[in-house]
Amino acid sequence: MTAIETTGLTKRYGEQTALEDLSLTVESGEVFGFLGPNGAGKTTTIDLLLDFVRPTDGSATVLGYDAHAETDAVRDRVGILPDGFDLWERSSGYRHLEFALESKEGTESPDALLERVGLDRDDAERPVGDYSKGMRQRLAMAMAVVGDPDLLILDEPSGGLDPHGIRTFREIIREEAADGTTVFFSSHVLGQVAAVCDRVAILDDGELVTVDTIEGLRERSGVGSRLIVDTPNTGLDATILTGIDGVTDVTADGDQVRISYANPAVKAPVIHRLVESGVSVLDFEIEEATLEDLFAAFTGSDGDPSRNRPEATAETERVGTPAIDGGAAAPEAVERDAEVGR
Ligand SMILES: Nc1ncnc2c1ncn2[C@@H]1O[C@H](COP(=O)(O)OP(=O)(O)OP(=O)(O)O)[C@@H](O)[C@H]1O
Repeated sequence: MTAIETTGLTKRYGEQTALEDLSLTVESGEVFGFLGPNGAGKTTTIDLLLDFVRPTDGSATVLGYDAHAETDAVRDRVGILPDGFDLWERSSGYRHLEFALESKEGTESPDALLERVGLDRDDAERPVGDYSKGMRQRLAMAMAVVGDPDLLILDEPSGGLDPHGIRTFREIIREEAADGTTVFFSSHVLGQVAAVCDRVAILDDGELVTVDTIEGLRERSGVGSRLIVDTPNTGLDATILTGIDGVTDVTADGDQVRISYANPAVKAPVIHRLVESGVSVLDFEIEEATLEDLFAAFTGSDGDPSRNRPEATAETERVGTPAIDGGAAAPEAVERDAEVGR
């Protein structure tokens, strides 16, 4: 079964096209990365999948259900960590988890959920209004995995996380995937997607640029890795490396020479040629091609997050709120209970 299928999905806000003709299939059990700079249309896509906004054109199914006509069935089975989610500031972390457990009929223990995301029990007693950004993000992740969802949708999940938190989230994603959950993971932090995703889609300016495995993207982009050589010989003549098959570019800058290559086997001949030509090699390191390089190769941009950010218009058209529970129930229920504490 396909977990997500969109056909010609399009969203326009007046003159502004947020998403154009997106046709995409995410297979059940995949960890799928959805990449693009700020303003590329990632959140819009997720909002369309969850029926928080309505498409201008096209359609989508999620877990086999129509995203619009069968919204409740979709939201029951999907765990969501939305971008820019709201928490109920006066309620404790525990109360949030209880609420998620109730609305998703989850059977997990709140303490086990806290442990998974690395939140202290003491902190879970405090109102979330006192939480740091990373703590909020961890709580939101704990709520997203409640009830063993069939599909986990994570919109920019690593925002505010420290490196340990990023590792924790990565482990959670792997555990969920090993358990058969499909993971749809949007990010503009390109490097973080490579570690966990089976396939990635690159979205740019509302349009799908490409879909492939990381390996496939590397091969098709022709983006290779770089050998960086430290040398006291400044002003090196790059032509001394001419004729070594697989070397794609050489730049000398001060006491460093950067040699780009498509074939990893060129490293030894390059070092040999440099030494042979009288160049002192003090040190060298290998810089693997990053996803940023791939992004630049496919979109002709550097993935600058501010690049695609026109001012949003006053028009909203939002028909739901990306609440942390995926719109399962009204937040007032939690606010009411907040008065009595956890
Ligand atoms: N309610 C709205 N009204 C007008 N334009 C909007 C609205 N929502 C989104 N847009 C525009 O649609 C485009 C895509 O926005 P979207 O939030 O989907 O991007 P994104 O890839 O999720 O970005 P980010 O990485 O910043 O979350 C942007 O140009 C944005 O300004």
